[in-house]
Amino acid sequence: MLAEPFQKAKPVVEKIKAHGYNVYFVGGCVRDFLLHRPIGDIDIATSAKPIELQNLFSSVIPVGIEHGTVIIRHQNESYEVTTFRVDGTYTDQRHPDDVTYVDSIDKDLERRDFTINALAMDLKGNIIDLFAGRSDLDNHVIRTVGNGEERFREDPLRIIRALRFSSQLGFTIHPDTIEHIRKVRHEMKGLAVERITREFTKLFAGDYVQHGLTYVNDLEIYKYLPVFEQHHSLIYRIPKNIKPLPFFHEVLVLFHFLDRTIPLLTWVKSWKCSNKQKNAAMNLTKQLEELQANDLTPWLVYQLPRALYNSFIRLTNCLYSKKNITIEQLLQIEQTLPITSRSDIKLSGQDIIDLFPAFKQGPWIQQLLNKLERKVVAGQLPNDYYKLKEWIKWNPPAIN
Ligand SMILES: Nc1ccn([C@@H]2O[C@H](COP(=O)(O)OP(=O)(O)OP(=O)(O)O)[C@@H](O)[C@H]2O)c(=O)n1
Ligand SMILES: [Mg+2]
Repeated sequence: MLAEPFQKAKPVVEKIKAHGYNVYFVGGCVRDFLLHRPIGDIDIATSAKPIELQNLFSSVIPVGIEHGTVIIRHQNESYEVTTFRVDGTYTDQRHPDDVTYVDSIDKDLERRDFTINALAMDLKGNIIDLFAGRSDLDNHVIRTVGNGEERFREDPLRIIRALRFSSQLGFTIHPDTIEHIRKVRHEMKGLAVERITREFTKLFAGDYVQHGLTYVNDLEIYKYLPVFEQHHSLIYRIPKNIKPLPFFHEVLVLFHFLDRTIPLLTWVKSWKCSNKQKNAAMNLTKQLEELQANDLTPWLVYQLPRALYNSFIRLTNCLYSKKNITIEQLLQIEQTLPITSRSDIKLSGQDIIDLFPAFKQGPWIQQLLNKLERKVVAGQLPNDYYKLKEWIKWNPPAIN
């Protein structure tokens, strides 16, 4: 009996097979299945050509059709289906200039990066293992398929992939593969930043992140990473006891705290991160600064969106391990907050204007509201219309 994600994909594979093509599960899903790890995306390899797949299925997205890859949608899942191929030469280090389709899975497995990823599985659960990938899985070894120098030259991103697998799986990189990395690493210069960021997101999220980062250090991979390439010593400031950071906005904050003279925005832009990641990283940075200045205050918790609580905890553990802040602490403070947002304040901007009819409207209104908000959150003022009004009367804005 196949594991659940494979069961779900079974009708797709069966249909391809029923039309006389060879078809296998391949790559990371087979590796993770054999390791009893949670299975991510299901990738499928087949002798059917993209056009033949388009004829077979009603919902086919031609994502990388020129490289023989399409996405088949089936019951709200996406399956990347790639036609068996051997790659031509790579000039852009990303996509082969030309691909040649082949009939058997053997040649297709030969072009793949690591032995542990060059495994295929048929519908009955039989494993095809031409490069001793299973024994490398058992021995916790990352090793290239065939000539490592060639594999890395075809796509130098594979160097970072080797490190990210070591971080995810805790595996050791084979000494020959290490040598090949040393020979080819300068070719990482041409890599698209987005691809580097995608692999590093997984590297920092890995259960064995310390292990992965040791390779980043020892193999001097930082010399080819955005920002680090100009500031090599930053890499040594990453705390040695770092724990997994599952989101890249956390990594951005960590990077920024390595040297605060390098603005957060420099990291965001250099690593080509999204606005969403930027906003989360900015908020976390602000609250970490508040923590440093005033400790864990109600104001801090009030400003921190709940969706970032866990990120905040992980970062405090990483950067200020002595503070030892827990999620329970945050939730407890959250419960005592008198308001959850500015709109909860019982006195509005209009009320303030009405209190000082002679004053010209201006930024002073916002400033006063800010002050009220802080005082209410800190418990220094009750959130009561009359009390707030009274306080303002005794503490009028400095306007003339
Ligand atoms: N530069 C690359 C990228 C991918 N692959 C092959 O394509 C498969 C799928 O790639 P990808 O989904 O990026 O990696 P996975 O190994 O599946 O890892 P993950 O679980 O993170 O998806 C890999 O297993 C590997 O066989 C490769 O040979 N060279
Ligand atoms: Mg995958």
